[in-house]
Order: sequence, then C-alpha cells, then structure tokens
Amino acid sequence: MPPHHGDRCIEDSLADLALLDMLTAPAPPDPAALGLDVNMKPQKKHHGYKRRDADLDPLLLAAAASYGHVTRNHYAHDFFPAVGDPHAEGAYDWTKWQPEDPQERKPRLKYVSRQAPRSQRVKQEGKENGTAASEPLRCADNLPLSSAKTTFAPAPPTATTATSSSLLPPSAELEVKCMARTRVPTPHGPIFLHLYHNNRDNKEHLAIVVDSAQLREDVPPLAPPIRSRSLDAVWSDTETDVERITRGAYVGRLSQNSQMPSRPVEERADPTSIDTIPPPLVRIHSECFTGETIGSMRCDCGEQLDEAIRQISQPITIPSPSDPSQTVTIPGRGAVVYLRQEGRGIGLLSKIRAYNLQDLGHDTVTANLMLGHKADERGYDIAGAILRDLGLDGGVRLLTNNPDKMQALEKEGIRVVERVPMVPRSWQRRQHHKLGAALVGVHVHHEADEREKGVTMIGMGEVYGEDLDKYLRTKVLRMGHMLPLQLADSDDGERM
Ligand SMILES: Nc1nc2c(ncn2[C@@H]2O[C@H](COP(=O)(O)OP(=O)(O)OP(=O)(O)O)[C@@H](O)[C@H]2O)c(=O)[nH]1
Repeated sequence: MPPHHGDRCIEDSLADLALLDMLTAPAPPDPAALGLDVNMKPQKKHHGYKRRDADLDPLLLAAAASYGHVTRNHYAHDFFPAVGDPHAEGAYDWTKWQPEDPQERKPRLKYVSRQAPRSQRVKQEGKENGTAASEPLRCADNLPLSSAKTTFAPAPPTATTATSSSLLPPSAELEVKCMARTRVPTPHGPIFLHLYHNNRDNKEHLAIVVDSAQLREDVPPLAPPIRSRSLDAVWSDTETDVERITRGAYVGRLSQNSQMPSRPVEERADPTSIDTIPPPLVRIHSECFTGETIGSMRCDCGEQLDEAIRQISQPITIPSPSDPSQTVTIPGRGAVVYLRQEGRGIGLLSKIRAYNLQDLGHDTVTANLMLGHKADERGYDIAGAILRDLGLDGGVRLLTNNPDKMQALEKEGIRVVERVPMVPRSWQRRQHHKLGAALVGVHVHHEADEREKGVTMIGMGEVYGEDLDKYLRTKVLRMGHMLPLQLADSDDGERM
C-alpha cells in the first residue's frame, strides 16, 4: 500500500479506537483529549456505558444478503402457528390467554414458521418466472388444511422413501450393514432381529429372521443358516470376541455357558441347501405405526406382520435325505424385511392427514394424491440389499399381493420363485363360514380358530370392519393387488 494511504489508514484506525474507547470505557474520556468539541454536553457520571446492541436483526441481515429484496415482513414467523389466524382449525388464540393465577406469566411460546422453507419459496418463484426448474411449493407442515377439497402441488419426496432421501447421491452404490442382531422370543417361536444401517437413508431398517435351527447345536442343520454377511464380517483387526458377541455375531444360543463368536462367511463351511427344502419364505413389510402398534383397524398391516412371522415359522416336512421313504421335519425358515417407510413412504404425518381425507370419502390413493404425494412412494432397493446380505437372493417365496414388490425385487436381482398370497384373516374366516354353511354339519377346520389371544403383535386375532374393507378394496381395485375381493356383506365379492 502506498505510504500516504498507510498514513490515512493509521489515522482512521486511531480515530476508530478513540471512538471505541469513548463508547466502552468505564469513565467517559475528556472530550478535549480526543480533540472533540469541549462545549459538548457533559456525560453523566457512571461506571460505564450500558451495553447497546445493534438494532439490526441478524435474520434480516442474512436474508437481505442472500436474497436482495426480502425484508423481515416477507417472513411469516410467529410464536404460534395460528396467532395470525385464531379461527384456523385447531388454533388457540394466545392473544386471549388469561392466567388462572395473576402471578403466572404468559407461557413462552414456540417460535414457529408459518410458511414453507425459504429455499422452496425461492425455487417456486424461479419456477413461476421460468428461471428455474425445481420442486413446486408445498404447504408448510404446520398449516392446517383449509378445506377438504384443497389439492396441493406434488410434495417433494419424503425422507422415508428408501430411494429419495440420500446420505449419498442415489448413483452411489448402495451398501447395507447389519449393526446388531439378537434373539427375540415371539408367540410364533424365536426370531433373530437384525438392525441395518445403510448409505442411502438414515433409517434403521430391520430384518426379522426366522431360522430357529441355528439355536439347536445338537442337530446338524439341513439348510444353510440365514446369517448376515456384514454382521459376521471382521470389522477391525482389534475387535474382540466380546465385541462380536455383543453385536450378535455369535453362533448357537447365547447364554452364560455358550458364547461362541461366529466366523465370516468366507471361512465357514455352511451346508448347501438340499433340493427338497422349499426356498425360504420372505416378506417385505413396510412400517405402519397405526396398524402395528396401536391396533388400528383401518388397515391389516399389524395382522399381516403377525401372519407373515407365523407362516414363516411353520415347520417344514421334507423327505428324509437318508431315507426318502421317510419324512423329516425342519424348523420354518425365512425372513421379514421391515422397511421404515411409514404410510407407503409418505410418512406418519401425511398418513394421519390422509386418514382425515379418507374420512371425508376419499380412498387411500386419492388422499395421497390430494396431499401432493404419489399413491406409493416406497422403494425396495434397500430391501434387496438386505436380502443379499442375508444370502436370500438365490430364490425366495414372496409373501405378498403387491405386484410392485415382485417387480422391484426381481429388478434388484432377487429371484422370486413363487408368490404366496397374504389373505386377510377376516376374509379367510368369511370364506370358511360360507363353506361351513354349505357343508352343514361338517366341521370346517380353520387355522384362525387355533389362534388365541397373545399370538399377534397387538393381541388381536384379526382386524375387520368398514374402514378395513375400504382399504382393501382400494388396494385391489386401484393398486392392482392380486387378491380376490371378499368383502363384508358381499356374497360374491363384487359389492362395495
Ligand atoms: N398412505 C397410506 N398408507 C397406508 C394406509 N394404510 C396403510 N398404509 C401403509 O401401507 C403400507 C403397507 O405396506 P405393506 O404391509 O408392505 O403391504 P402392501 O404394499 O400393501 O402389500 P402386501 O405385500 O400385499 O401386503 C405401510 O407402510 C402402511 O403404513 C393409508 O390409508 N394411507
């Protein structure tokens, strides 16, 4: 920098320092010493100046810096989503709040944004101006639905879909890793619960492996054990047996007296499956909090999960390998891959809203579309990777009515050798009752009769009712599910 510029800089800096001193020093400096007007009004005596924060709002500054003409008023932030519209559905008008005890202070209210994130609004504006192709604007999550007839622009894919939310771009090779496995006793027998991580989303997808032969050390297994390659792999040079066992990489039944770490698949000599053993029974199941946890009878998801574990756990009878004239029975084997794709991938929040639209008369597909979602936003690539990790890609019997799942798994390189239908229990019962009525006096054996309380996840033998019938009907008629309709009060299955 040229010298005269340097001098100016030093002078400016000194003046700045003097000003700073004046503002922050414990006692005001003598104005004459600073070369200021000595007739200036004398300052009051005190121990320092009161702290003065800038009036500038950091939020406004950030907004202005990044997006020219935005001002604070462009933001609809508020301390409660409905303060501005106290009559909105479910709104509480906090301006009318009266404390019961006059000493009580007004509660601190949550600071909430009443509109879509700015990134989306900017994109939308760009789109309207034809300057950017982007996702359309979506209703903010905390805005109430204004009317049942409202339709929303398509929502961006949610974080629940296996293919959408990404830790890595979808082009990166998908990897799954079983982080832990443990034995869980169920009403249908023991299962091994496997928890998976992956590099595509941040969900903890699960695999419920049914293979109780692994617990029996006295009988040599006839079929290869269903084990996770990634779990049994060596994770580090320094890992200890205790670490392996703690994450579930053990063989046999773990107990105080039995603690045998497993070996990686490459070092094992697992038996190869014999031809007479049917391919493992597999179900790909998507999370349903309402159906599985609180016993909702709007859908049959809880029942399906229970039924899948029950069916997979059924013992298998095959000709004895040593004497084909005899039979042997081996424990049932297979797996349920439990994907965290709540509400067909739209998430629980949207599913709850969809239920309200359904109560207004829309079916599941339309309700999803009205909320700006697709009818089904699920992906099955993670399921495919989990099945490969479990060594279940060589041919499976798939428990489903959903043609999309069949195609998706085939695309993932999982050979589906057979589709095993999932018939709702209430439909099975109706069918049996019809049969029973036809064959008067003949006792019709029905599997459901054998099931007592406690054999399902949620304590019910079956779900039934008007809501469920609507749900199943939509699946068959609008989503192509491969299931002959058997609805309540319907003799021929055509009604409703
Ligand atoms: N959006 C929406 N999702 C629902 C509704 N009812 C259930 N679901 C979800 O639907 C999904 C059911 O998935 P699955 O159990 O895998 O079964 P499926 O795709 O119907 O196919 P199947 O294999 O034949 O049972 C779960 O994610 C549920 O949360 C609903 O009314 N709306």
